[in-house]
Amino acid sequence: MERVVIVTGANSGIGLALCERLLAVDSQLRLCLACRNMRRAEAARAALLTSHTGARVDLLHLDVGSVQSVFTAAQEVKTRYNKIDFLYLNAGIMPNPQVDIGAFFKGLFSRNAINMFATAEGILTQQDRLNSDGLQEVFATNLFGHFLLIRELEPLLCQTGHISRVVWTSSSNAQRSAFSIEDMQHRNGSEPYSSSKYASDMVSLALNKHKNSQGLFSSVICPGLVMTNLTYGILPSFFWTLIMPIMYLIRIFTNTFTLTPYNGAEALHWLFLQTPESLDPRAKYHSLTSARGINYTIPRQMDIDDETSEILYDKLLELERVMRKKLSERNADTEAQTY
Ligand SMILES: NC(=O)C1=CN([C@@H]2O[C@H](COP(=O)(O)OP(=O)(O)OC[C@H]3O[C@@H](n4cnc5c(N)ncnc54)[C@H](OP(=O)(O)O)[C@@H]3O)[C@@H](O)[C@H]2O)C=CC1
Ligand SMILES: CC(C)=CCC[C@@H](C)[C@H]1CC[C@H]2C3=C(CC[C@]12C)[C@@]1(C)CCC(=O)C[C@@H]1CC3
Repeated sequence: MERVVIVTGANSGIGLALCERLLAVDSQLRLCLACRNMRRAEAARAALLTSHTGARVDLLHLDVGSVQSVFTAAQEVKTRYNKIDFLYLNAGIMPNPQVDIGAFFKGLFSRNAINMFATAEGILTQQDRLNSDGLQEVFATNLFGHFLLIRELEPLLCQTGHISRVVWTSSSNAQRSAFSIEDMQHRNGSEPYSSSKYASDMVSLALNKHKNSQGLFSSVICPGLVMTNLTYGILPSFFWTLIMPIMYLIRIFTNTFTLTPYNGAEALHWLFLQTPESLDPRAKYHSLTSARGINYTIPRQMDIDDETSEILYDKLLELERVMRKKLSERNADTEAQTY
């Protein structure tokens, strides 16, 4: 039977590379590109159909950073499909990134250098802002929109007799120190990206606890450092090209420099081939590339605890209630104004 796979943020980078790889292993797939920018989504679809003639590739408009868009898209999914086999939660942003040059050089000559290259710990900050829903944009895009999507799609994801999988594209930059349960949106810090990715690791754990019995399994991956639009926002592409030989050199010491979207999608692709029972809910699955260019996937234990994961899960459910109420009030107001 054909498998239904939905990928958010599928129009570029790791998401698009994943789509290419999935079609290469299963040409019968019903693949849905869930994207914010439909022009780029059309281009991605055309590229996929060029290399996989006759493949079934659907497009879905989804802005994960907008509560209304998530609800509308989920409704559309429920009318189009009667099951979901894989939901890849891949869309993500890192707005206004800043590399702390001083901390970078200090780290470079310390014993922590390899860890710094693998995780960017202590050298990367971002400037976040509020979106039109009144939520922090990074939290809303990288975490909450995806959480709402799962909630809205529960009728398809949690069906008796059918296994569904969700896979979060997290990061090695997800750090416990950047996350505070009192400030889950990261309103007050300067590492919203790290915080949102750490939160996604915890939500995945909580989802497994609450939903495995209903046939829903969640996993987390890290793609390594990949050259995509996201990294071109940190340093310009010509600079990355200039330092490419150094990056291949660093790959000898840390296999986390996967560098290409194809390599970065390794763990996402690998999970597609695994049975959920064989997976560890506390592990993050890392895409790695050896100095010789061989791709492989390795699980590493996440630095997360059950108690905080549960509290976060409850807080997200509460925020969901608040946002639903806000939205229905907003819609009622608009309706009243039109009459
Ligand atoms: N590149 C790297 O080194 C690493 C990346 N990651 C993660 O990998 C994932 C993919 O990023 P990557 O491929 O690198 O970067 P890209 O910028 O190429 O891809 C990000 C994708 O997310 C989409 N997106 C962003 N915001 C929204 C939104 N509000 N609604 C819907 N889609 C949205 C983008 O679409 P649009 O065209 O509309 O902008 C794009 O398709 C992200 O979650 C990122 O955090 C993790 C670790 C390392
Ligand atoms: C010589 C050289 C490679 C310089 C680049 C220094 C930094 C710009 C990078 C070092 C580690 C990188 C890194 C990321 C971005 C670029 C670096 C900070 C990420 C944060 C990108 C997004 C992620 O999710 C994880 C990456 C970890 C490593």
